[in-house]
Amino acid sequence: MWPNQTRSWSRSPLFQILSNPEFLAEGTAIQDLFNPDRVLIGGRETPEGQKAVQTLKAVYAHWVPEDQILTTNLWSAELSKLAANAFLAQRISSVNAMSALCEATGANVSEVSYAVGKDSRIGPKFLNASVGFGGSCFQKDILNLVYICECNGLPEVANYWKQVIKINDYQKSRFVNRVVSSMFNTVANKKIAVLGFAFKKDTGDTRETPAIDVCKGLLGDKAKISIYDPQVTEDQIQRDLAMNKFDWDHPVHLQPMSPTTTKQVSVTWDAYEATKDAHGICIMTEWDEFKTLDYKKIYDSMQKPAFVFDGRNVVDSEKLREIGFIVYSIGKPLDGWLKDMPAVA
Ligand SMILES: NC(=O)c1ccc[n+]([C@@H]2O[C@H](COP(=O)([O-])OP(=O)(O)OC[C@H]3O[C@@H](n4cnc5c(N)ncnc54)[C@H](O)[C@@H]3O)[C@@H](O)[C@H]2O)c1
Ligand SMILES: O=c1ccn([C@@H]2O[C@H](COP(=O)(O)OP(=O)(O)O[C@H]3O[C@H](CO)[C@@H](O)[C@H](O)[C@H]3O)[C@@H](O)[C@H]2O)c(=O)[nH]1
Repeated sequence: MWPNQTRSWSRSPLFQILSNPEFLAEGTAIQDLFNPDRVLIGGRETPEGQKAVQTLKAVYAHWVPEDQILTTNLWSAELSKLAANAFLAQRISSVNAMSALCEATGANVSEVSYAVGKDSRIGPKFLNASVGFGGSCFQKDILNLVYICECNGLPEVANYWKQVIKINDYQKSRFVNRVVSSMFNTVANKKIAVLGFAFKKDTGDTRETPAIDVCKGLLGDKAKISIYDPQVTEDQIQRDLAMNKFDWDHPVHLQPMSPTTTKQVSVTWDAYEATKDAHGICIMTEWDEFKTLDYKKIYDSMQKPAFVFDGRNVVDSEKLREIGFIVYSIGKPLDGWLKDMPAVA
């Protein structure tokens, strides 16, 4: 941004740096851009800095009402972005922590989050229990926040935010443990169909998707997994599963492809193909089409007992139980079968 640039032979050009964090979410990017809750512009508290802020504000004012364009100092704008993502992720980790307690006590996490969200001070959004949050932003931004806290001598604050990520990791391993313990304490050589690989529906993005950790967990116990996602390519899935953590910013050609991983994983373009002869199904992404699959047809083509582990609470568990499935839904009262299995953590 060079709003105050003036031509001068004796000095270098003048410029101001602004902080203008973006709040769009994937899958709704265009709506979010046209109709943002707010636009945030941070600048230096000097006349030049404020002039730069007003210049950028005038650009947004073409389509955003002025009272929704917030202007702050630089650090406020930078921290507001990190705080917004940390608060959103914290809500998910909070409800996911409650989901473990719901399973242990017989409560239903959907009823709990509905009741909690009815409090107008809390609100209903971002309270869906899940196998864990993913995406390129939440974890990265919390780690960034943690780093800034540590650099500023605030280890207690850093640890507070780290816990949001720890619960997210716990939720993913809890899910894997639930699958393994339900299926007679091993998934070795069993075919597990994984429905959905993207970090959320309506995107093909797999960055930090919980499906990666869940698949790796199942592969660790030597499962054979068959993955179907309507938008993620086989090449992307194989690369994600072959990648070590924190390797995503390395060039593609340097990514190792483990031959074991390739052999144990198949990717299909059809949910019915993925589930054929499977012992269990893990639902990893809340794609709408998973709600309307012909589960009777799927059940008939599977090994018995046939399990469904719903990591997104998208299926009608009662209907599936009537068909004959043993169903696990995150944070919901446990199937009789699962109740008798050893506790998972
Ligand atoms: N993905 C989202 O929903 C979202 C939402 C709000 C804000 N953001 C922020 O926007 C930024 C980009 O996010 P994204 O999801 O589009 O990521 P992305 O990885 O899809 O895109 C980043 C692009 O920048 C390019 N790039 C990276 N380093 C570069 C360099 N040194 N020089 C030139 N180009 C370089 C990459 O090749 C890539 O095309 C991030 O800072 C992110 O936090 C993302
Ligand atoms: O109740 C919920 C809501 C979301 N999620 C999961 O949380 C993750 C992130 O979802 P979402 O926030 O919708 O997607 P992103 O595209 O990552 O958007 C976030 O990250 C962007 C990048 O910083 C910000 O701009 C957005 O405001 C912020 O919502 C996904 O895995 C979701 O499945 C849940 O598990 N439960």
